[in-house]
Amino acid sequence: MDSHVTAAIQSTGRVAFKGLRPPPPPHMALQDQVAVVTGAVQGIGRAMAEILLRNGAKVALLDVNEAAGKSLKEVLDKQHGPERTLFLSCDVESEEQIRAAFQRTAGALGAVDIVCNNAGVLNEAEWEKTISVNLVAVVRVTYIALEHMNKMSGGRGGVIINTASMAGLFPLLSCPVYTATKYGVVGFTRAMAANSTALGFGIRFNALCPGFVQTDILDNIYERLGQFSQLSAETQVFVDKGVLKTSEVAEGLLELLTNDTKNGEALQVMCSSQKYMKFPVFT
Ligand SMILES: NC(=O)c1ccc[n+]([C@@H]2O[C@H](COP(=O)([O-])OP(=O)(O)OC[C@H]3O[C@@H](n4cnc5c(N)ncnc54)[C@H](O)[C@@H]3O)[C@@H](O)[C@H]2O)c1
Ligand SMILES: CCCCC/C=C\C=C\[C@H](O)C/C=C\C/C=C\CCCC(=O)O
Repeated sequence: MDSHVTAAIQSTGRVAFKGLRPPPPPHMALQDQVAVVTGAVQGIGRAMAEILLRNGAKVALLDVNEAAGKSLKEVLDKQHGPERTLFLSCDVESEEQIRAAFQRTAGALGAVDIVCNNAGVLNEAEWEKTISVNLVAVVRVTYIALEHMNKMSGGRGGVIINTASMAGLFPLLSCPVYTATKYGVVGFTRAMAANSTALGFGIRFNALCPGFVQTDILDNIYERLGQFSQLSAETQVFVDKGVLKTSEVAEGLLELLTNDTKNGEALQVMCSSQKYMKFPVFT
């Protein structure tokens, strides 16, 4: 590894992405940027909020879990100061609540620069809910975010990162609806990236595609697989190969946020490697 890359990792505490350019220094690209993170109070969303804060951003934490949100806010206040975060009780299935959350964020923290569409559920038994939270709400939040961020309507641009999954690139046989939502998120992200470029929104759109990550989504999974629970053993083979830490996924977020050459990409974050998906080119 190049010595300057090693030095950057030592100084930032960040891991290197094989084959990718070394990350820019912290506290520059993200300093005082205003980020909205959905599903922010635990799991991957919490790790996203933490890495954003460590790199100087201000973060609005949106989640339906009020109790966890209030206690996380107390922890973050001690670490970063109370003015750096805002907890907002917000169900991403509610247009009204999302609109209110963006207004409150802009009022308290400043104009929104970054949106992380991260809230998600996995429940094959309640499959309509899974589609509603994982896909419909990503579209809903994105369109409201555009009203704030789109350069063509007075915004100052920014970056929108959607948490998809490896299951948005390769089917997870025990979770057909979850898989469909994550394929949908990847497709929506790529289409938005292309139309943002064509229409001059000034917004980059990228998808984050982790493999299995140690979070509550893996708890009580057999009930939530519904009629496909008998296939869990086959999925377990992948889980047994290794489960990511949430902090490793957050490193992927940082790459997508700070590498301003990336638009319409899907970054695969796995235990063994992190790499950009190579999509077929339509000719
Ligand atoms: N854990 C994994 O293996 C894994 C892998 C790839 C992708 N993902 C994706 O990462 C994202 C985060 O999942 P996680 O693993 O951290 O799970 P998690 O259950 O730990 O966190 C999900 C968060 O979303 C919140 N949430 C759920 N419904 C919501 C709603 N309607 N409105 C607002 N907030 C809501 C929850 O309260 C929770 O805080 C999801 O989109 C998930 O699909 C997870
Ligand atoms: C034991 C049953 C587990 C059921 C799945 C539970 C949660 C999964 C959430 C993730 O979004 C799934 C992520 C990836 C699955 C797709 C491909 C596996 C690739 C594994 C790897 O190489 O890391």
